[in-house]
Amino acid sequence: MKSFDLSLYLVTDRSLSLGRTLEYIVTEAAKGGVTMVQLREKDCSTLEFYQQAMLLKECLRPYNIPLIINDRLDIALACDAEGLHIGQSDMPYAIARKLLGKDKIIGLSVECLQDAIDANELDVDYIGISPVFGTPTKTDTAPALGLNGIREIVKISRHPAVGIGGINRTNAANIILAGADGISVVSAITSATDPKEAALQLRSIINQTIKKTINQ
Ligand SMILES: Cc1ncc(COP(=O)(O)OP(=O)(O)O)c(N)n1
Ligand SMILES: Cc1ncsc1CCOP(=O)(O)O
Ligand SMILES: [Mg+2]
Repeated sequence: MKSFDLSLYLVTDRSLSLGRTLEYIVTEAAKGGVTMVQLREKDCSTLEFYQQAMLLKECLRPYNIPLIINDRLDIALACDAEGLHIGQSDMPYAIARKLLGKDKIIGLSVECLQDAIDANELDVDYIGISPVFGTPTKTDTAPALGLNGIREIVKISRHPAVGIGGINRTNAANIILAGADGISVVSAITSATDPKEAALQLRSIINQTIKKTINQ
């Protein structure tokens, strides 16, 4: 059975980890309450990517947190990851699903309302609304969608949704209040002096905000 929690989704980037290993960042983030982890490394050989994926799988096993692989369907298959994240220019969804099977998690980036309408035709497991705000972490993005973009997309989408791009503890609550099921962050945890504390703070903001939306 595929069950996962999008509420606090860490996406990795070794170049932003201030010299610390991804195993360290991911383990601390797991202790702080992240619910999903995506291995996203844009400058990595296939061997390094595979080895890194295997190491993260080991780190996450005790916490029962799914490991999602960004872009690389081959690596997702090779390390038997829980899922794959694809964007609008990546492997087509139908091929990814055919090769991964129905039990794996597949996430798809949506960069505009039309992408979200198109995604309604696909059995993706979640959408990543991307980017919500501008961010130095990824500069080759579509224009930022803002909170109104989230509202518009979640209104029409039949899929669970996570916001990504420029999200941190100052704006995390607004992402949930705009209707997303969770937040996805790179630098807010990866570049924090104390990644566990950063995850704990985001966790607490999300929990409080979700509680508020339920009681409304
Ligand atoms: C959760 C999540 N949402 C969006 C993205 C962006 O994916 P993509 O558009 O394919 O860009 P790259 O990350 O591959 O540069 C994501 N990775 N995760
Ligand atoms: C992978 C990705 N996709 C859209 S924005 C982004 C990077 C988000 O990084 P940060 O959380 O540091 O703004
Ligand atoms: Mg991609």
